[in-house]
Amino acid sequence: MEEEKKTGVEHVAKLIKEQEQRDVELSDLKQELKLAKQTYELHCLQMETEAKAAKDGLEGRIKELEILLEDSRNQVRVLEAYSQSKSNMFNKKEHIFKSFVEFQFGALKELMLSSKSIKHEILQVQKSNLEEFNDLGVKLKALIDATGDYHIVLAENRRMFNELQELKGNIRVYCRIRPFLPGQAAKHTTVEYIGEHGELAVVNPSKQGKDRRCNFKFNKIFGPESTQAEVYSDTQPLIRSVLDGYGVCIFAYGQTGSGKTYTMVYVLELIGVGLKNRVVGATAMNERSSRSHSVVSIHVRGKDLLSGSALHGNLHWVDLAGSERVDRSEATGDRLKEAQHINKSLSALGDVIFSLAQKNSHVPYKNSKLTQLLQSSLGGQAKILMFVQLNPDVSSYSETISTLKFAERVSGVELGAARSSKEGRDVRELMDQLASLKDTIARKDDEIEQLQLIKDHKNEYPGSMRYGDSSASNDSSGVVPHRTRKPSDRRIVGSETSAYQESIPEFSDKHSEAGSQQSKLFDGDTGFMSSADSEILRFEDGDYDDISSDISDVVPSARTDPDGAATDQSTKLSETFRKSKVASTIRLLQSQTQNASKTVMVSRDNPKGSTSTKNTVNSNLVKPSKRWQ
Ligand SMILES: Nc1ncnc2c1ncn2[C@@H]1O[C@H](COP(=O)(O)OP(=O)(O)OP(=O)(O)O)[C@@H](O)[C@H]1O
Repeated sequence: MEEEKKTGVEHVAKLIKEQEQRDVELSDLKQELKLAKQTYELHCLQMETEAKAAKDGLEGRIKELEILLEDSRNQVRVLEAYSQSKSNMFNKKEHIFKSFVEFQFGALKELMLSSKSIKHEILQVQKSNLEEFNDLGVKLKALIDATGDYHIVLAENRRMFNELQELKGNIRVYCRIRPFLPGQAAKHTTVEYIGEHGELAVVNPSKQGKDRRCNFKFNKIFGPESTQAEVYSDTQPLIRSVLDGYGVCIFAYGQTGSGKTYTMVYVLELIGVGLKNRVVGATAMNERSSRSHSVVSIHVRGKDLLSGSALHGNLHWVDLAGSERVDRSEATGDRLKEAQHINKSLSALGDVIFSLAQKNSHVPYKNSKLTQLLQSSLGGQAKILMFVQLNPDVSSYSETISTLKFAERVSGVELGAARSSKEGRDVRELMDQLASLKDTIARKDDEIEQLQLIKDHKNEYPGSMRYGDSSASNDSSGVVPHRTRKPSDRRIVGSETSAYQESIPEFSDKHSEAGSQQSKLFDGDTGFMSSADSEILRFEDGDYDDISSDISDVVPSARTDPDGAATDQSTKLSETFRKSKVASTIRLLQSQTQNASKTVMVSRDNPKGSTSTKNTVNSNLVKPSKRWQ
């Protein structure tokens, strides 16, 4: 134990020693620590001072830097704003550019597509064109084949059209009743009934019973309300046949003031007599006397453009002088003679038309100058239409009845058994009249021959001729002997067509501005190109005077009594010869001027035609043109 104690004490002594040592070390450490602390504190102080200085320096620097930073920030902000705006602008531009590029791409795509489709279409069109060309070729061939047939059909159509016209009658009578005129006092009409099929009943207000009423029937009646256009539409088919080469004669007949000119002028205007002639129409036709017949002729020459074949048609529109009855007009002296003459020529016209309607072998053309003038246009293939014009007033009753009777005779239309016997008598009377006229004509022809012999004899002794340098001879057609006329003999007013000038060159010298018209007509139906000429030609008062004065060289002068009857044999011969010359001269002029149309005023003021001369015909004019020989 001791031992243990000793070890304990030693251990404690050792621990105490170690403790003391540790205390010394601790004190050293404390000293060191104190020194270190002082050094540290000093160092800290230094450091603090330095830190403070550094801090101040840093704070100053920081402030500077902050200012710089602020500046920089501001600059950055400005730059940012600038860059933002730039960026926005670029964005915008980029957007625009993108859309532009997109659009361009779209357009390009579309272009490529449409280019493709166009290419496709072109191919299609080329293909269809090719097909159409092929088709066209086939059709053209068929058309060429059909053209041949077309001409046949055209000819057939024309034939049928004309047949239709013929079925309607080549002589037709239309009756037109004019309305009461404004200012016409009592408006009592004589027209009681107008039927749909051309029936007309006229009443005499002063009579009673069965004599009161007269019935007539014509091809058509145009009542007072009928318009000009209605009249024209019914006349048009007839006028159309002029284009088919037919001769058409349209008469207007009726008492003075019944509307003949009114009907005629309108239709002439519509069928295109033309401006120039309308001017003429306004002067020549206004001057038109109700005591003269007026003839407007329109000649149409057509040429088939394919076959080159030609046709000639003509239309004569005859405005007849007033048909007053002599007893009613109470005319005396010259007016009486004039009225008698008008009635004579109208009656001669009726005879001619009646003979044509009856298809008589002899037609009494020679009975009046009017019928002589229209001879070539009345017979043969000619189509005749007569407008019977009526004044409905009761005061004109007797004129109305005589006009209607004349027209009824022309139309040849019978109203039935009750009237037919009367008409039968008329026919017999006419036949007798015709037979005696034939005899007269044969006698006159003999007389003409004899006179011609005398004239030929005279020609062998020129001194006996007034125009000694000319040769008098009959041409084969029995037309007036050729001779040189004095310049004042006759003058034809107006111009002729080129065809006419070719055959009669001298005639071109006679051209004047007065009333010539040549117009081209194309008829779509017939395919004919036509030219129509119209011209005003007047037979003035003295047209027959020179002829009679020529005759006076050959035949002793003759005197006629007031009734126009020859007083002795020489008068008869002279009259006969003069008449034959007048007739043949008219025929000659008529044939020579076939190419041109004309208004012919056959003066009634001097029915015998013996006054001064105004017109001239060149001697060459009397040579028959080749065309008309
Ligand atoms: N249908 C009608 N409608 C209206 N007025 C008409 C008609 N017919 C004729 N007239 C008028 O009647 C008058 C006489 O007509 P127009 O001169 O045509 O007769 P006309 O028979 O030719 O006579 P004239 O024989 O004397 O020459 C004219 O004023 C005309 O305008």
